[in-house]
Amino acid sequence: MLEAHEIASGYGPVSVLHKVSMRLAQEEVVAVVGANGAGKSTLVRTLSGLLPLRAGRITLDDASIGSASAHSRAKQGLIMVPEGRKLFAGLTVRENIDLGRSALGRRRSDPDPMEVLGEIFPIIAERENQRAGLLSGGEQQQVALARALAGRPRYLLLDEPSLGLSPALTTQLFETIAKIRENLPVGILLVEQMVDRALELADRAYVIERGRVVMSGTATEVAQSSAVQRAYLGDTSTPVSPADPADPATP
Ligand SMILES: Nc1ncnc2c1ncn2[C@@H]1O[C@H](COP(=O)(O)OP(=O)(O)OP(=O)(O)O)[C@@H](O)[C@H]1O
Repeated sequence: MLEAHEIASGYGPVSVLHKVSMRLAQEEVVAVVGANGAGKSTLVRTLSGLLPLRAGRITLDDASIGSASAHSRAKQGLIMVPEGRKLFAGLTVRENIDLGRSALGRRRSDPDPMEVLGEIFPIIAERENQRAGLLSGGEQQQVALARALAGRPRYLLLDEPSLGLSPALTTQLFETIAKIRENLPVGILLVEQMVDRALELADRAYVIERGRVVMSGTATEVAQSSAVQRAYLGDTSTPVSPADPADPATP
């Protein structure tokens, strides 16, 4: 289990996250939704170790990892796919994936991840030797996911994977995430602007407003809450408030 216990973080003098608590079990998909600037990416960066923890605790299977480097957390099985993919454009698909694996000290004698990854991502087999920079945005997102999975994460943090993708490619992306869930023993934290899609796929969800968790529950409970429907699933933009009596705020 990956758990955050009342964590705080931010940038310089700016505090962004305030006492955020959340958990992610292996083999579950948990969505994090909220308005622009609510702190979703900051949460992912803090969990992955790219931003220092200012207060609270982060644990991975009950061991404290809050002061471990991002690299050390990745080696322990907590891997993030950042917004914007960040592939090595001049390297081939295969080379990008091999890097994801060797950077974490996975050995050559470990099973080749291409076999299982090839089933989830047809692009991997078809374009293994093509330079990543020549792929479309949707294809690059697939390679970024495959590269992260090649490191054999137990917990995968996805920051806005649908950003910049067309509706058709977004549909394909969500199908791919569903396939990952079916085929690999990995817990997925999914930060998404496509709230309806994310809640359809997720088991549970957290709603973040101004750096605080204002609602959590099963994805169905969150999707059915009137505040979430107003703010994220309809066409008005009333912020979700913990004071809304219709909404469960149980962790
Ligand atoms: N590198 C940074 N330096 C200073 N402030 C930052 C930095 N990155 C983000 N912020 C601020 O932190 C707050 C939370 O940003 P964050 O990116 O976590 O929000 P978000 O919920 O992911 O929003 P979005 O969906 O727009 O990416 C915002 O007020 C943002 O301006």
